[in-house]
Amino acid sequence: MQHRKISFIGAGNMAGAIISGLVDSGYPANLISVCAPSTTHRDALAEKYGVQSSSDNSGCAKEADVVVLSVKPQMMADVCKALQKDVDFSGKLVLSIAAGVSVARFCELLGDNLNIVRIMPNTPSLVGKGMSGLYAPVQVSQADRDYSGELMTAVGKICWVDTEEGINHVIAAAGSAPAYFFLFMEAMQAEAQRLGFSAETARMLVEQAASGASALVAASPDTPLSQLRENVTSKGGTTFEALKVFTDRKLPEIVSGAMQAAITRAQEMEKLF
Ligand SMILES: NC(=O)C1=CN([C@@H]2O[C@H](COP(=O)(O)OP(=O)(O)OC[C@H]3O[C@@H](n4cnc5c(N)ncnc54)[C@H](OP(=O)(O)O)[C@@H]3O)[C@@H](O)[C@H]2O)C=CC1
Ligand SMILES: O=C(O)[C@@H]1CCC=N1
Repeated sequence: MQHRKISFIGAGNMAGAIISGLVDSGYPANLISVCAPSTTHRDALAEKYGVQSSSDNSGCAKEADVVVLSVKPQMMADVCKALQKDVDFSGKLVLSIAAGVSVARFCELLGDNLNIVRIMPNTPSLVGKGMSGLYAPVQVSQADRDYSGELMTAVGKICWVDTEEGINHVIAAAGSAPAYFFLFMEAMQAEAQRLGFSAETARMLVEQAASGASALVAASPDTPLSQLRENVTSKGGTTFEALKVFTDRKLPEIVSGAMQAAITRAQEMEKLF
């Protein structure tokens, strides 16, 4: 892949996950800078991965070919207004990983016709298992689209969406989704502990069941998920009774409601930030 000089503005969970995945996949650490007000996160990244660490957002953005905006949506306007005063963004590629901040808003903050790609990643990027959705407005060149796709492919799988609304759908289905699975696993671990397992054994039972199920899905691309479920569900057996509790309590409706709530919040954020 192309190795351009890249600066992350914001050094938190998501920037850290991407940086880790990039360096592990061979992106040269000396081409990566990370900026944040405190040393807490950025210095840990510098120490662990050999990237440059700074508190000077504008300095880092000026030097970079690619600027990754990775602060919280609430912070985005203040951060961008300061950058806009100091940095000429023409000729640079801007990548935003923020939920709920639109291309139109970035153009308002950083300049019309901004060369920007919106990316919606997730934290499994940390271990090379990320899932990112990407959206680029019409002004973005094919070379910049290719670079953005290659960058995120270094930390997982990608899909492009044709409309910006698709980014909110990626949030619901992948960006926020690791937390859904963690919540499910937490509940299973807690019940396993109530059954008498130690915390470690309960975690191992749940972790291995989850990663095993996920590996089976990956190894069976032509098998519908419903078939994999049925393969576990013996007639008159235990799984049937367990699944009946989920369906009686309307798990599909709960999942649909949760995903719709994520989308609604992203739409609200687009008006707020
Ligand atoms: N977490 C996730 O799973 C996902 C997050 N995202 C998006 O990623 C973005 C970041 O989220 P996340 O990593 O979780 O957030 P974090 O709270 O973990 O990190 C935010 C980072 O921004 C830094 N920061 C705060 N103010 C400034 C500033 N003025 N200039 C530069 N840096 C600043 C913080 O600095 P300091 O280190 O000093 O505290 C911190 O490093 C959000 O927009 C979110 O929507 C997208 C997909 C998934
Ligand atoms: O919760 C959030 O708003 C961010 C976006 C997707 C995952 N975390």
